[in-house]
Amino acid sequence: MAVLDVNAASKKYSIQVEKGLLDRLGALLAAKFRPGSTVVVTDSNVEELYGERIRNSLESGGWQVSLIAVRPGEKSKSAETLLRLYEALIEAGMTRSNLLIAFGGGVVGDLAGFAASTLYRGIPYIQVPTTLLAQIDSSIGGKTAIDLPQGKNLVGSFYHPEAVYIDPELLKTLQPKFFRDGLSEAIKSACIRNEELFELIAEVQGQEDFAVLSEKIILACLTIKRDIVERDERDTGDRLLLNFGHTLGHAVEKYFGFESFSHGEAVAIGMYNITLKSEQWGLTAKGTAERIKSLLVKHQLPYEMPLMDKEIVLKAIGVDKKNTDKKLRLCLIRSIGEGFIRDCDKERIGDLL
Ligand SMILES: NC(=O)c1ccc[n+]([C@@H]2O[C@H](COP(=O)([O-])OP(=O)(O)OC[C@H]3O[C@@H](n4cnc5c(N)ncnc54)[C@H](O)[C@@H]3O)[C@@H](O)[C@H]2O)c1
Ligand SMILES: O=C(O)C(=O)C[C@@H](O)[C@H](O)[C@H](O)COP(=O)(O)O
Ligand SMILES: [Zn+2]
Repeated sequence: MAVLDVNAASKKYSIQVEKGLLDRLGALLAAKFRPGSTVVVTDSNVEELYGERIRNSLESGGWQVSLIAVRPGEKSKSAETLLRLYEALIEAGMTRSNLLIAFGGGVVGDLAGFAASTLYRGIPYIQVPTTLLAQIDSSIGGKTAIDLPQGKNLVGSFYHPEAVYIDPELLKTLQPKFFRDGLSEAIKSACIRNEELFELIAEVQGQEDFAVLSEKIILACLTIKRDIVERDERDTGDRLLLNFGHTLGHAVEKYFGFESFSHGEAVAIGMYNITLKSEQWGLTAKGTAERIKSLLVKHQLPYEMPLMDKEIVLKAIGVDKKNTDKKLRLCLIRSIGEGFIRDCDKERIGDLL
């Protein structure tokens, strides 16, 4: 069992990582919050696998439970689903004194987190992440969002959970494709901050074997993100590093209508290609892109830019949230473990592709 404290400027909370924690969730929550009615927001896959278990766990801790399940997948991070979720939450009797529980992957976490930050101008919520990506990245730091047709995460908020509860055993049922998405974000964290973590991820032979290293890798990623978020909660400086691979990645996701490439796959493509460019610009040590490519290939993640219309992609990059009116802000690495931010004139946007 491990507990990590997050001391962000606007909120202090803890992250508990423990195998088998789900069955004790109700009791753990009851030790921290006064038990009452709670609404679990999840997706239908997670509901089928773990709906009964989370309900039993919460009820045995004295909670009255309603459960709302959205459709699995990125398409649920939409304005339509969000509106339906508000309606369902109101229907379930949600008030500002009830706890919302985001129980699922990054899609559920981002969507339910945004609903929590806006319904009644804010209700408390906790994160119980169930995918590797959510356990190492999206459940902490308070970024919540939905997508717009114009791009990824364009409507959102910074709204931290009250607490995060991570049960690595839940990862056993994850489909390999989604397991790999999580590894992609773990590689990102290693690239910007921790070369040892990069080597550790290279030791992972596959999903079955991951259980041995899971707590070590999860904690290393959480520590990187926690430290960055504590220094820059609002994404104005250091936090931009967590966006390594995302400038191109988000553009790829959007280009294909959030359907052909998952977030983790798109980030994998983004990390390799931006590093290749950065080597050509003389900003990154030669051979770094090749090291990233080898690790991506080892974990069956894509690295090649798909065929796309350049102008459309550049337009998508132009609406990246990191940009200022005159500059593109790029997250690059000097070598594995050393991320940095570089501003570039918007007129030079074409150099990216
Ligand atoms: N807020 C942040 O800081 C942040 C960080 C990284 C990514 N994200 C966002 O996260 C999203 C991607 O998250 P994701 O990769 O978790 O995808 P996801 O939430 O779509 O989950 C992937 C799939 O796994 C299924 N699933 C979830 N838990 C499972 C389990 N334990 N066993 C079996 N199946 C399970 C889901 O039903 C879904 O089909 C993207 O929208 C991305 O933008 C946000
Ligand atoms: O927490 C952050 O900050 C990140 O950038 C983490 C990313 O992995 C994540 O995909 C995030 O949602 C991207 O944020 P955005 O501001 O680029 O939408
Ligand atoms: Zn990401």
